[in-house]
Amino acid sequence: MVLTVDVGNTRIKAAVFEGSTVLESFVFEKKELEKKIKKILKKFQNCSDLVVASVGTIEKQSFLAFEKQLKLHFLSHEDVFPFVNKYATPKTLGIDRMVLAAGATLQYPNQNRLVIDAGTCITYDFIDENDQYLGGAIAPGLRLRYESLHNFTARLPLLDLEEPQSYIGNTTAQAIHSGVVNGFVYEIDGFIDEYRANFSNFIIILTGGDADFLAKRLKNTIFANSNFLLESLNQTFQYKINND
Ligand SMILES: Nc1ncnc2c1ncn2[C@@H]1O[C@H](COP(=O)(O)OP(=O)(O)O)[C@@H](O)[C@H]1O
Ligand SMILES: CC(C)(COP(=O)(O)O)[C@@H](O)C(=O)NCCC(=O)O
Ligand SMILES: [K+]
Repeated sequence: MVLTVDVGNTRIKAAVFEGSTVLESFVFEKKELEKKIKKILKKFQNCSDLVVASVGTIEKQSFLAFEKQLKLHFLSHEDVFPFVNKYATPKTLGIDRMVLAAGATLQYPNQNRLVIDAGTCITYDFIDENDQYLGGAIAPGLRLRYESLHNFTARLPLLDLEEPQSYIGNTTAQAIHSGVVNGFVYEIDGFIDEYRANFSNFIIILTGGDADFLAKRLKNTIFANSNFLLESLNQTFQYKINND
């Protein structure tokens, strides 16, 4: 059994895998890390490996204590990945994006793939049919948009996510919901249209905390898989042990 942990900028996600099957998945806050992992390992005592990808503030040190129980794999750029990295600054590429690209490459061979991760940030990652990782885009995520409007202005309230009533917002709150939610959806549809205009034969994978919310609203039909990063972590690990 393998325990995979994804440390994002908002939350931590984890899952226990037996082969390629998810036995259970978890979502928790950074401050609960140690307690939650201990609890998971108590329940799944046959876990032999702990695979971690962190783009958050939690570093490798926070996981060292678990090395007594199981083998730690704290993924970094030094690991083996199944694609050719064409990013001009490969060392600054987020490890979460590398893992997503690895999962897409292994799970959907011989085609162009676009991974959209709607988390704290929206990240776009494109891997072409020759398994070359080309790059993509980084934009503010849904929650971040609500927070930045509030944090960087004097008069805009901090609102919780709500479905806009119309694209023409007729109150401050409705104008914010329209700007944030409709802007988010139009932007992502716009990016997808751009990729479609330039590449044929490709698959789109949508993941992240806002994936389900988003999938229903896009004009492009895409199925969301909120476990894709955790599944990709498991696949990246399997690839690593077979290719090291
Ligand atoms: N309970 C929750 N707490 C925080 N964000 C949530 C929650 N449920 C859904 N979200 C949405 O998830 C997004 C963050 O996604 P997530 O995948 O957790 O981010 P990250 O991987 O960057 O930590 C936010 O934009 C927010 O709208
Ligand atoms: C872009 C990100 C902040 C996204 O983080 P997330 O939304 O998953 O929490 C992360 O992938 C990162 O820190 N990247 C480094 C810069 C880059 O990928 O080029
Ligand atoms: K992201």
